[in-house]
Amino acid sequence: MNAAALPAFDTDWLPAATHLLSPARTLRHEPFDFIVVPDLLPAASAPALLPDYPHFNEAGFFPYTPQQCGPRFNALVAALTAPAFADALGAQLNIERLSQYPTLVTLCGRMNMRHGTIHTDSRSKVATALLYLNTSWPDTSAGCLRFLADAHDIDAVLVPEIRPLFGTLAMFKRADNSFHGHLPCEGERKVLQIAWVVSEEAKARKTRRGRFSRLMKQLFGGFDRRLGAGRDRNAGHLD
Ligand SMILES: O=C(O)CCC(=O)C(=O)O
Ligand SMILES: [Fe+2]
Repeated sequence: MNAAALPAFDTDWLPAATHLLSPARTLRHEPFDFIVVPDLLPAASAPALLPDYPHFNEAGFFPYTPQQCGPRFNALVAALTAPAFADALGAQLNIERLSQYPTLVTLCGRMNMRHGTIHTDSRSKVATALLYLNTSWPDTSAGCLRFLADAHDIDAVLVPEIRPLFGTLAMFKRADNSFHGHLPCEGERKVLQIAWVVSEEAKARKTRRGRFSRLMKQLFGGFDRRLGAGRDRNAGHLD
């Protein structure tokens, strides 16, 4: 890919947030606030961006560090976490000045069958954005995000399930009923997650926990994988 692809990662275009008004978007305020923008990133930018995405051997989300990524991906993260973009996103979800909250960025490269059980996200999060980065996805429900009306029913979808394809943004305001999850899948699944959290203390705590979890998975990943293998499709977890 030549340098012509790079301007797509200028920090100017995302904060303008015109993509958030894309005719293809889905925006709901009941039973909780969420938005799905299937075309936040142009598909043509994938070949320029993805070589800058780090490789993961472990399954799950782990804290982002600029050192592990290439410059184009770091530029994307900077644009997505910029105050103007956060405020534009927050406004869609009835959150005033989302930029007042610290951001916690985590990356996922792989999943195992344990992931995706139904949950709301923890109270320490104000809002969560998931940007999917997979250039293809099998024609199956496995690994497709579902916003749900019920804590115990993975089929109680509020809108059609969201395929984790490159450039699709799914974001919600965390609430006691912001149920979401996906059917089990195993293997590569690239996702950038931005959580706006209530305090620096919460961010530090979650970052410490995420680093520890990666270390544990480096040591005991096989065990973790086997643990989730037989999970119920309607399983949930607290967090
Ligand atoms: O990977 C996804 O699609 C959802 C991840 C998620 O809900 C979480 O990490 O809290
Ligand atoms: Fe979640």
